[in-house]
Formats: sequence, C-alpha cells, structure tokens
Amino acid sequence: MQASQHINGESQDWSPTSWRSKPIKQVITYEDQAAANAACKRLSALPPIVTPTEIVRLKNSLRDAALGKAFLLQGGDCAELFSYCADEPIDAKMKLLLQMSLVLIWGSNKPVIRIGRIAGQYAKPRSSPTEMLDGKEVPSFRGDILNGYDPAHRRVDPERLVSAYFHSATTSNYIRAQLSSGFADLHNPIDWELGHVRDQELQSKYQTIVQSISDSLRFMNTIGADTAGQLQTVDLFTSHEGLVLEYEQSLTRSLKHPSGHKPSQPSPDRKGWYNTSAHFIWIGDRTRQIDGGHVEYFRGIENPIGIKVGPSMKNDELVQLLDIVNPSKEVGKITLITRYGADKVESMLGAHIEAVKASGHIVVWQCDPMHGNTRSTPTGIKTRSFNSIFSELSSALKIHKQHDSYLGGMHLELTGDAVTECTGGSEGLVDEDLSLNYTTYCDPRLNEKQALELAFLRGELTFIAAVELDAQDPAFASRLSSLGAVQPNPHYSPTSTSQFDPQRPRSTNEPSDMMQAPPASAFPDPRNNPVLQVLEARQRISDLADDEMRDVGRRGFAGRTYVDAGVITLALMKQVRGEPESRIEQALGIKKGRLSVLSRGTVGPVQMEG
Ligand SMILES: O=C[C@H](O)[C@H](O)COP(=O)(O)O
Ligand SMILES: C=C(OP(=O)(O)O)C(=O)O
Ligand SMILES: [Mn+2]
Repeated sequence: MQASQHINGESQDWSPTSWRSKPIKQVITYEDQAAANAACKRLSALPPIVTPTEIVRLKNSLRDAALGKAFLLQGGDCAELFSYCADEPIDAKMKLLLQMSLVLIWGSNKPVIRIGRIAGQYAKPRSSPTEMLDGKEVPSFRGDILNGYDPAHRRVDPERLVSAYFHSATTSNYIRAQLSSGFADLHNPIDWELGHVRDQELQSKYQTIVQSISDSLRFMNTIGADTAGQLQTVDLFTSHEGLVLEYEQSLTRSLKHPSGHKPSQPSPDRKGWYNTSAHFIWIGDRTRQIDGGHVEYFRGIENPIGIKVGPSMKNDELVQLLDIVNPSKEVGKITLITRYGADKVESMLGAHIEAVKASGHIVVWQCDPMHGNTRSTPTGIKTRSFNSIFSELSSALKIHKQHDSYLGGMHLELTGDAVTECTGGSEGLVDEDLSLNYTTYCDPRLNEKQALELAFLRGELTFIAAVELDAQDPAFASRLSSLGAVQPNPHYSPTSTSQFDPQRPRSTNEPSDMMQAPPASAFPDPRNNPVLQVLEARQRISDLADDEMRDVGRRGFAGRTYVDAGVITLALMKQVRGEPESRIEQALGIKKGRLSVLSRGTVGPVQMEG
C-alpha cells in the first residue's frame, strides 16, 4: 500500500522505503551490508512494541496540549544504553517523571502528558564522525543501536539493530507491568519517595503536595467519588529520535486504525502506517532537511511526531516542513521542540510562532532548554548550567504569552541518578564538581534534584508570567482606574461638599439631571501616578534584563545584574544554607557583588510553618 501526497503540484508516493531515494544526513555505513539486510528482515518479522490504540491515545492527548488544555513533560537520557534496561534505572526514571508531573499539575492546574526518552533512545546524531578518547582518535559513539562506547566496539555492528529491539521491548514491558501493578497509583504517591534528594526545602515542598493529594483522595473516598479506577495508574508513553531509518522502517506496519480514530490519511481498508517502535518519535535538528530522507520517512506515519527546531531554522522553512509532514493540518500531530539557547530564544521564537500561526498549523510548542545550552568547561567537559536551562524555559514561556500562544511542554535530558553533569541548581554544582559523578555517554543530564527544582520553578513561572502580563496589558491601567487607584474614586458621602462628587446633594436651583463634568485638571497627571510609574519602571527593568540576556554566555560577560524571581529564590535558598556569596554568584551566573544588595534585608526567603 502506498500513500499519496501532492507537493508543488506533483503527486508524491510514500512508502516505508521511499526515504531511501532521498539524500540523507548522519549516514550509517554498514561494512557488512548483507548482515544489515538480514537484521532488518528479522526486525520486520517481530511483533509491534506499541499499538495503534496507544499511539492514538497519545495523539488525542497532544491535541489538548496544542490547544492549551494540557502540558507535555518529556524527559530521559540523552543516550540510553542497553545496560539501563534493568529494574533500578527504569524505576528511578519512572519515579522522577511521576514526581515531576505531580509538581507540574500542581503548578499549572492542567493535566500532564508524560513521555519518556526511554525504551529506544539508542541512536545519537554526532557533530563529528570521530572523537578523542584518552588521547586517541576513534569513531564517535553513535549510540548502542549502532556501536559500543568501549573504544574496542566502535565499528557499526548490524546485530545491534536487533538487540535494540529486544532492549526496547523489554523496557516497555517492564514499564507497562509496573504501571498496571500500582506503581503510579495516586493513592500511594508517598512511595515515589525522593531517591537521593536530601534538600529539606525541596523535600518539604514535595511533601506538602503529596499530603494535600492524600487529603483530597481521602475526602473523595469518604464521599464515594473515588470509584472510577482512574487514579490507580497513569500513561507513560515512550519516545526516541527516529535517526536510524532502516530500524524505523522495519517496525513500520500497516495496521487497522482504532475504532473512532479519524486518520490523517484515510484509506479504503481503514488501515494506516504506524511506527510501532515507540509512541512518539522525533526528527533531530541535524536531520530535518526538507528534501532529506528523514522528513520523507516521517511524513508517512500516523504517529504524533516531533521536530527539533534550532537557531538555523528559517521561518518559511519551518512552515514548508509543517506542510510536508502534516498536509491535512491535524491539530497536535506535530510537536515543535524549540532549542535555540538562552541567548537566542528572544530573537527567534516570536517570529517562529507568528509564522506558524499565519500558516494555520496548530502545533504543540515544546521547549527543549538543554540542547542550545551545551558548553565545554576549560578542561573540555561537556556541561550545561541550570541557570541557562531555566532562563531559556522562562523566556519561552514569556514569549508564548506575549504572542498569545501556549507553551505546551518541556523536553529535558534527565536521570533519576545523583549525577553531576549540569552545573548550578540549589546544590550549586560548579565546574570542579562535575567529575564527582559524571556518567553520561553523550550530553549532560539534570539529576533528580535539579529536574524536580525545574518542575517547581516551572509552576512558579506560571504565576510570575500572569503578573507580568497584567503589567504589560494596556487595559490594566484602565482597570486600575475603575478600581480607583488611578483616578479619585467618586464616593458618596452625605456630608461631601466637593463639587466633583457625583452624589453630592445638589443645590435646589440646579436641575436634578445635571451632572457637571469635572475640569480635566481635577485628575492627577497620569505621569505622576505612582501605579503607572511602577509599571513603567518594571518595563524599563525588563528591557534592560532582556538586553543583558543577549550577552549571557559570551566571552567576557561579567554575570547578570538583573535576575528573575526563580534565580533570586535559588540564591536565597543557598544563602540560608550558609553558602558564601561569591560561590552562589558564580554558580548562578550573577554579577560579582550583586548578592550583597539582597543581604541588606531587601528580600528574604518565605519560611513555611509546620
Ligand atoms: O544529543 C544530542 C547530540 O547527539 C549531541 O548534542 C551531539 O553531541 P556532539 O556535538 O558531542 O557530537
Ligand atoms: C540530538 C538531540 O537533540 P538535537 O537534535 O536538538 O540536537 C537530542 O535530543 O538528543
Ligand atoms: Mn542530547
């Protein structure tokens, strides 16, 4: 069966193999092509790992995220190894995603859709075909699906394609089994204890949420409203980058659509092409060329898909891409995973949002604040700072609000282990700490504590963004005015003698319906109005902060003078723990000496009682 689509007026047939006639990036050369063909043949005969019913369930949820009614949390390793297919690492990641989603639901009051970068995230696109390892140049590690991290196993081995399938299937099976055995039962969120998080503040914030959920559940149980069984488990979908197309092709099957599903490409046999290797796959920033093999493959499948959008993406190119992969403009079919970097998001995201809006596509906008913020330490260790990650996320949220758009999700590289791969966070990890427990095989991940902190801060951002939006709203001043803060509030006082009091008893020789208009000079000059002055000052500060953000990460940048509430919160938490100011400033990227302003009693952390 072939699907047909019109591009530039020409009919373009699609099949699971049509990508093979297109140019491709990140080419894989199998020394033994016959062995690669045999591996693909074997894969084609194996059963699906996920089913159309599950895929369509995710698709429907993502539609909600595109429409602003749900939030998508996607996270997991940069490079998942076959050796992570074991109960402990899988449990740790599931727990972390569940903990984060609880916090996010709490913060956003919206349902959270969970997708793991798990059960198949085995392929890595690399910047260079070779890398230096212990002073020797070796072929780059391209993920367990192709070669091994051990320098002795860097040759691409086709047997690994089959091995990837079995590790993926085993991981998926364990996730499903755990979920159906009460792992995610909302009645026991206490069981998702914070593994290695010893931070008292974070522990108690989390416990407050858990306690409150337990109280609500007890109440629902008492009144008999807790009987639908929906609280016993949640969905946790799987995803990976669809990089190795021979693997993806082998698991692409023509299957019956679930009943009630309206396919994007209807066919008489009510079947469609489903990628059964994962619920969701995405195209990487390095392989999203309009005329390339990856875009060709992705345009034919029913699954919801992601596209990474980096700083080199042009506005018209983005729209062209959407038209190719989603010609019927299905709402939420595409998740645009933006990853510009904290220093570029301000100059790029707004234009992308406007271009997509004008095209009529309705996508899930997801922020990946990791991949545009990778840097090397002077000793050559790849890292990312919590500050830049948080900064890109908060900018994305703000920009979406400004453009009347919705930030529908976040995409993170994280692990449930106590790794030291990203700097910053409330622990204040610095470059020198990275070697303590640096175990990633590709990009630096947030550890459990940093990931959870980010979820809490994301919740707080919703609140801050709402306040900021009010401040920028031109109607705000007029609303204030009607509340009386800007203009004198006409009030009734039986003894009032003011000629401007509308309810003042009139003199008998004034007609009763005559309401004297007060002279303009009776109102204070708005330029002197304290409320408007505060709003203007806030705007000026916000502009200065935006200017400063553009320099973050540049050589010679002395640190930020203007930081947001999230960073101040982190700084205060560290201060309370007695960390020296200079260390806090360094860890959070704040300009030297700025913290002393806070120490003068201007701001203090709020203490929770009990
Ligand atoms: O995960 C993303 C990419 O594979 C990764 O950032 C590439 O890293 P490299 O630049 O070290 O190849
Ligand atoms: C390779 C990745 O990202 P990007 O394509 O955005 O660089 C990734 O998500 O691991
Ligand atoms: Mn990565």
